[in-house]
Amino acid sequence: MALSHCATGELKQFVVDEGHGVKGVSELKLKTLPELFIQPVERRLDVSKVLPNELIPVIDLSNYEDPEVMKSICYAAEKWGFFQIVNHGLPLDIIDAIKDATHKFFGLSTKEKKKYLSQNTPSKNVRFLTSFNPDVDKAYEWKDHLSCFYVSDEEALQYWPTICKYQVLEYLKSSESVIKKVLEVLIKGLGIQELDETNQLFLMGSKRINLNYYPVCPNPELSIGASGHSDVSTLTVLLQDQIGGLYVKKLDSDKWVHVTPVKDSLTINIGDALQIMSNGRYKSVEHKVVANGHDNRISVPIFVNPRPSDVIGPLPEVINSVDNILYKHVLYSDYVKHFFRKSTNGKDTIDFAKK
Ligand SMILES: CC(C)(COP(=O)(O)OP(=O)(O)OC[C@H]1O[C@@H](n2cnc3c(N)ncnc32)[C@H](O)[C@@H]1OP(=O)(O)O)[C@@H](O)C(=O)NCCC(=O)NCCSC(=O)/C=C/c1ccc(O)c(O)c1
Ligand SMILES: O=C(O)CCC(=O)C(=O)O
Ligand SMILES: [Fe+2]
Repeated sequence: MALSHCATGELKQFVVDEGHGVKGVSELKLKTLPELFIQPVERRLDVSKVLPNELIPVIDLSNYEDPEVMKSICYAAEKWGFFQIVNHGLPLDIIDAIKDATHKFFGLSTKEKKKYLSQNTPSKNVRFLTSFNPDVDKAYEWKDHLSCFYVSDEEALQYWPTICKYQVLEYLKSSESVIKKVLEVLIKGLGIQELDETNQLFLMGSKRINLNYYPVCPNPELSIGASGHSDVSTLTVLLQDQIGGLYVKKLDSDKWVHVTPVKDSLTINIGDALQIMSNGRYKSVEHKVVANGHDNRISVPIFVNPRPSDVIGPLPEVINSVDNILYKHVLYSDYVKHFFRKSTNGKDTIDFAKK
């Protein structure tokens, strides 16, 4: 099919309904980007607004209980919303295995991947998706992803794709201790003594893991891999490969900073749920991913969340010490549904919880 010239409707069908994804378009080796993927200028990355000499904080987690290290984590969460961690304790063979499994999943035939499209999937907790929300996105993101919501090992082993399910589960299991370390430090910074059985439920009571695939793109400068958004999680633990392309908005500015890949590191970013719970002290920052003209890029975010049934709002320990309460209480699943039903648009999801 001469898809470079075909109508946008036909291309949507090829990409979304037939499950070829953006990877299927990439493999056609088109000379120019089809209109469906051409982003309006404001959704692309404005390279004139990139600060080339800035780095987000890189924090050594080996002595995470050292007061100076704790201070640097809370500072990064307040002033950047993003930081990279090294010496995090997550075994490198488990990291390599999930990267490899991600490439293997996207290397499957369309016939296999199609089994996980929303209309075919054996469980709504596992879905193969393209763009953010193809029902409403005016221009599609140059990204495919597999999204898995963890319910239990049993459910995952029954329904998640065999080619990656063991590696994904192993990775999720071994990320638990790094998640707890970071959360423990962050809540101590809010005046909460410890991560106990009760607060663990609403801070990290549910997890979603996405396997993201950004294939080679014919005109990367006209497109976007992931358009500007903030995550709706408590926090996100992001694994990226060495290719790069993730940009973070510098707080109180219109400038962007590249999250330069640091070997064997993980990136942590604060999500909207923790911005709300901390009454705005920790920042959930806008970020976007550019497409790449030469390499296929992968990333694997773990979204650490409240449970869908939790009602979230500024925590009592936080509002005791502030005059201005910025957010109301919202049912977390309502918040997430609101996020998924619209296109991403910078930081606008949080308006849903503003007082
Ligand atoms: C997400 C929900 C609400 C789903 O509930 P469920 O009962 O399974 O309802 P459902 O009817 O299957 O889904 C509800 C809607 O969400 C959509 N949806 C569900 N899962 C996904 C998904 N993984 N990706 C996109 N949309 C989804 C469905 O299509 C439904 O839309 P609609 O048909 O109502 O219009 C539930 O699992 C929940 O509350 N989870 C809380 C934890 C959670 O999942 N947090 C999200 C963290 S994700 C996050 O922070 C960032 C994600 C992101 C960022 C940039 C990108 O470019 C990108 O692609 C993704
Ligand atoms: O690919 C990346 O580096 C970031 C992806 C991301 O922001 C997301 O999936 O929410
Ligand atoms: Fe994100």
